[in-house]
Amino acid sequence: MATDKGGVIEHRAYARVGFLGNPSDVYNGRTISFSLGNFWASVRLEPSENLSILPHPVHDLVQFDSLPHLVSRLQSDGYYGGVRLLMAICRIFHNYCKDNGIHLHDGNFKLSYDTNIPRQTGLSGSSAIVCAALSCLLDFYQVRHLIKVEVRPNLILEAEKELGIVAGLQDRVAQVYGGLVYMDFNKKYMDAFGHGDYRRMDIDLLPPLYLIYAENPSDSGKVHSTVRQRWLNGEKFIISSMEEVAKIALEGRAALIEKDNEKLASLMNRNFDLRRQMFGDDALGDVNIEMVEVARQVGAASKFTGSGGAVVVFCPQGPSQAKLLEDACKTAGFVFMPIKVMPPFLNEIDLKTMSTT
Ligand SMILES: Nc1ncnc2c1ncn2[C@@H]1O[C@H](COP(=O)(O)OP(=O)(O)O)[C@@H](O)[C@H]1O
Ligand SMILES: O=C(O)[C@H]1O[C@H](OP(=O)(O)O)[C@H](O)[C@@H](O)[C@@H]1O
Ligand SMILES: [Mg+2]
Repeated sequence: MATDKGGVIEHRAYARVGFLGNPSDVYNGRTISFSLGNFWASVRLEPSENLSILPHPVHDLVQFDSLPHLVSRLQSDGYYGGVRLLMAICRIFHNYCKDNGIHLHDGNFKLSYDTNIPRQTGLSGSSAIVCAALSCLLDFYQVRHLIKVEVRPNLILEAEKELGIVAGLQDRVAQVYGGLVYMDFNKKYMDAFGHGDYRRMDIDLLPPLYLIYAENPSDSGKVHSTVRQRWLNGEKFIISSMEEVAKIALEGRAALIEKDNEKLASLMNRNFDLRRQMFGDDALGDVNIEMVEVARQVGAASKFTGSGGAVVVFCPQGPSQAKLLEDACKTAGFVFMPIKVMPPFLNEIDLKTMSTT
């Protein structure tokens, strides 16, 4: 966090990679995710007379060169930017504090944001904006010590649910905790504690990984809505496949600890294959499937980082294979980069609020 003399508060929240087990987090499963240092969103809170939420000059564009410009912009980026996310977290934060007897002073603020997370690419650009905003609110109202770390991902998710975005908790957990986290969302635990069972893991257990993405925004809410409904309807195939995806995180945790790279690679591939069977190629989109295939063609293991748009790749054969991958991505027109994992970022006040380690 940075605070200056005028009381301005700024927080960053990083993108995240759903490494194993996603999207079973949306379905009482398990995941392993980590905080991705390559991209982040930042939110700035400035004390002020009135309360205002400032639109981002690019992401919340409302002025256009022409009608065709407006139409093509909607075509590529959809109707929404980050303003609705900031408003939603303000509302959820306020209501949570009210319901839990947490007093909020009556000062006002201006809230603005920026982000370099490629838009709607399954790198959790949406919750990064919400997470950074929540951090600003915790500090502005000086209530960080009163809101447990484990509960914060719920608040971030609630803000998005409020907007009709179907999503799970894994992004938000990785963004609140930083580092590498194993998460179990089984119903029994969730019902008993109101949040998942989150275990921090050493980031050094991860092998070198690579990120591929393409400019093809996909809406996680839309991608998930049909499968979510089929799951709620009790469709056996979806339920058993999701259970298998959740098991991948469990087995992946052991594979990471044992440094069993062969196992890790096969789990990543299986994870994607199961997603493909459940969601179908139409929902996943050609470009996304091609990214996974480009990686597989050089013998690498790959899967989506989120609901689509970006792919995480593991090259078990090392740097020579990574070079082949880089060349293949260049030819296919995909962005390729080595992944930078962010270490955990909980401070002492945060850690004191936690009931688990
Ligand atoms: N880069 C961005 N800038 C502004 N708003 C964004 C950005 N990315 C996502 N959003 C907002 O979050 C919503 C949900 O995005 P989502 O499909 O979850 O993408 P992501 O995979 O990045 O989380 C979008 O409809 C939009 O309102
Ligand atoms: O489908 C997934 O793997 C994830 O989809 C969403 O993330 P996004 O970055 O918006 O694509 C969702 O929020 C996650 O909980 C899912 O695991
Ligand atoms: Mg999202």
